[in-house]
Amino acid sequence: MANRVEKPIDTEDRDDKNERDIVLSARDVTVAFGSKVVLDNLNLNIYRGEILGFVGASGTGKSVLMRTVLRLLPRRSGTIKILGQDFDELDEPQRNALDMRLGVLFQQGALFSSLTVKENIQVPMREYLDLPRSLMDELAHLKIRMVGLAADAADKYPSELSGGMIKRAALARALALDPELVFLDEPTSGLDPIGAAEFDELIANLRDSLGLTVYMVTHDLDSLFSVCDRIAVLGKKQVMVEGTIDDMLAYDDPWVQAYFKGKRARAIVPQDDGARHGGSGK
Ligand SMILES: Nc1ncnc2c1ncn2[C@@H]1O[C@H](COP(=O)(O)OP(=O)(O)OP(=O)(O)O)[C@@H](O)[C@H]1O
Repeated sequence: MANRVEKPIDTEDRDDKNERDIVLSARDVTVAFGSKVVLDNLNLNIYRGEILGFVGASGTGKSVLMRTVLRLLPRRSGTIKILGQDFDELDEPQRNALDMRLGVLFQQGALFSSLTVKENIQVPMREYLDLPRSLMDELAHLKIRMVGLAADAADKYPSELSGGMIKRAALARALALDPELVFLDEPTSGLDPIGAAEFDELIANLRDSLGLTVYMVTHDLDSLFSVCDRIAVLGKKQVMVEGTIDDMLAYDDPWVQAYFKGKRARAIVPQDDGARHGGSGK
């Protein structure tokens, strides 16, 4: 986009140990509601180009963390840097410039029901850019094609779409401003297994073709095994463990063991197969 303000990744946001750029870092983040502490000195890195799957038992704070990172919830303490920048240190135009580099797909899609798919996709464009209508139409159609929707979906309202189409339309809106980092909150929930697998494939393809970094909250074991390069598990108010599927299988915690070695997991991936690797391997 013409008025995007690019800022090179700071050297401090490079993990020299594994030679990767850190696009999101949370340091000692604490979030509480009154006396109820949900996240307690949480630390997390997300690396450029990866698909990070974020899991944890219900109520552990996955949504709270995502909403905190997106500044929809206040934190009590700690530092969050996105693409090398700390929102707290930015002025309004700089915040807007950074916001434009992020895309978000909320649970249930969260499309505006009174707007068509095309108009939904154009909401961020209208908010952040000043483009002629014809160009916005062209861009919206491009995003519609990108997420695998038929061209005639453009003029449909959310109520006329299937669950899978709503997810794709919401993804198109998340991609409206060509973001570098995309947040997906349970993107495959409510989809049948085939629809979910297709959506996973779409995300992996978009990551490969657009160089996206993806932060995906999910309960979907298939997604974790098929498209996520790394997994982070939220538990005990912190990121309890992060790494590959093999790291999860080796981690000694009852919830992690039950989740990754339970009956459903066993149906998806062999548990004693040294040849298996988590993710699509970036
Ligand atoms: N605005 C709020 N005020 C008070 N408590 C809240 C608020 N938002 C979340 N919580 C509490 O924070 C905890 C974490 O909630 P959160 O929705 O982040 O869990 P989650 O891990 O996303 O769960 P699920 O997998 O079921 O979606 C819960 O105990 C919830 O009740």
